[in-house]
Amino acid sequence: MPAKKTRKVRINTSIPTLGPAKIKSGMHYCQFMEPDESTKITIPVPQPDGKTKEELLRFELAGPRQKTYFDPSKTKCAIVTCGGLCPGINDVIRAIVMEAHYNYKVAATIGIRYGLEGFIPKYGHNILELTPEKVGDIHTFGGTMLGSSRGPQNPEEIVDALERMNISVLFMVGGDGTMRAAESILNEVQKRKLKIAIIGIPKTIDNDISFVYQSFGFDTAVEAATTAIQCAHTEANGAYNGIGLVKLMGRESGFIAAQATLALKVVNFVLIPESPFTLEGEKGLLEGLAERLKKRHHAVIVVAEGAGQDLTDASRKTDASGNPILGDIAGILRKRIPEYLSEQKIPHTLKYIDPSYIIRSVAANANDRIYCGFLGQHAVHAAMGGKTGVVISRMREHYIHLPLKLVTGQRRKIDTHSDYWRAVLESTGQFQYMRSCFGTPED
Ligand SMILES: Nc1ncnc2c1ncn2[C@@H]1O[C@H](COP(=O)(O)OP(=O)(O)O)[C@@H](O)[C@H]1O
Ligand SMILES: O=P(O)(O)OC[C@H]1O[C@](O)(COP(=O)(O)O)[C@@H](O)[C@@H]1O
Ligand SMILES: [Mg+2]
Repeated sequence: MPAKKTRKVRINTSIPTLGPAKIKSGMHYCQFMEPDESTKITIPVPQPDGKTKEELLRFELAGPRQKTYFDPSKTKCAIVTCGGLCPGINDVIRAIVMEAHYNYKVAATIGIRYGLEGFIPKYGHNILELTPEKVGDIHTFGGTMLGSSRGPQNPEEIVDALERMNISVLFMVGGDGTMRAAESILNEVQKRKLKIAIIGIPKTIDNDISFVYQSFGFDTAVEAATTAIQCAHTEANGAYNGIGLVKLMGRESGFIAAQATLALKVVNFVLIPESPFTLEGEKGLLEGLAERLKKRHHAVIVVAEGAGQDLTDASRKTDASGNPILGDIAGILRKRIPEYLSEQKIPHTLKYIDPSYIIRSVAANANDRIYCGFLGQHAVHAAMGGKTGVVISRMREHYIHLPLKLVTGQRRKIDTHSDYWRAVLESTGQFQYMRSCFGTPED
């Protein structure tokens, strides 16, 4: 039989500009990039079937350009932060303000309060003027000094506000939802033929933004998650047939759970949204857990909040931004595990830990701080160089410009056929106890 042809996913990485950059940058101490300098990078590209495929693609490099599009003395920038909190947002705000003020000498940078609501007069939120003095030490705190929110706002009203406030550059710090909002704002700006740059800085501890291989704050969140898992392991070891159950964030992608599992090597079962599992029956989680307890007399289970949704009575309701409101998988595990083990007359204790918002509201660690600094600086370089509809991303060792369209297309998920997921499964050993849905070697 002839080999089945697979349709190639076409990826356009070209970046729109506002027009030719003509003004000499006041910066004289750095090496400048060519206006559209690019490089080829091999990256795993998400495929429609959920797998990833390595492809060599050309991306525009981030960095300062010798000529700027905007005249700094007439340029007013605005920053807005949207969606859930994430370690490092304040670091990004600080980096943007400092870069714009000291290196480009822009006239002003303002902060929009409480996400997209801040643009809409009816909410009555004030505007913050962001000076180096105001942002000097904000990186020592978690959260966002500007506040955030979920929920849609009309792009026409947002662009009205940008016009009213005479904004030339809008920096939007947020996740997939925010990037979709950025796209709708960009469309409205282009419809009105305005010269306003829209620059996205990808934020989410779920690490679920396409083409962004590690979003800022993820490293810090994983570190915070490992503290909870370590405690669960201690509790599990402290009792005969002790079970430590940890719930971690991860609505539709299980990166935090998987990465924390890899970091600690004490997790015996990790449950993520991308990999469905059965609870009851032969080789289901319950039977597997009983078997593990018989062998080792303790077990640690990490469950991402979005795992096993088919086992819950999830309502299909959504939050204000359209994100699914999840069913309580941890609640089901907390109830069903003790019931099952008691039915099997297996003595046990179960200790449940939910670090919840703690992992995302802490201040960024050193690595994330450095990362956020680069993102903020590159965001300003991109805007001043006349780029728009751009998301700043780190790919391999490069900082690059991604077109907004690329990141809003598809959510990033763990490829359960990847080497990464294999390593997670080898670290837990759960395929010895559970069914093939975890990708057993026979698959
Ligand atoms: N398709 C969309 N079009 C326009 N705005 C959107 C869209 N999806 C989300 N948003 C808005 O973007 C903001 C942030 O989205 P949300 O999903 O809450 O967080 P995140 O950006 O972290 O994913 C919210 O104000 C939300 O209403
Ligand atoms: O902040 P909320 O509305 O309670 O939402 C919690 C959700 O936010 C997250 O922390 C991050 O989601 P976003 O990146 O979409 O903001 C999820 O892990 C979690 O499910
Ligand atoms: Mg999101």
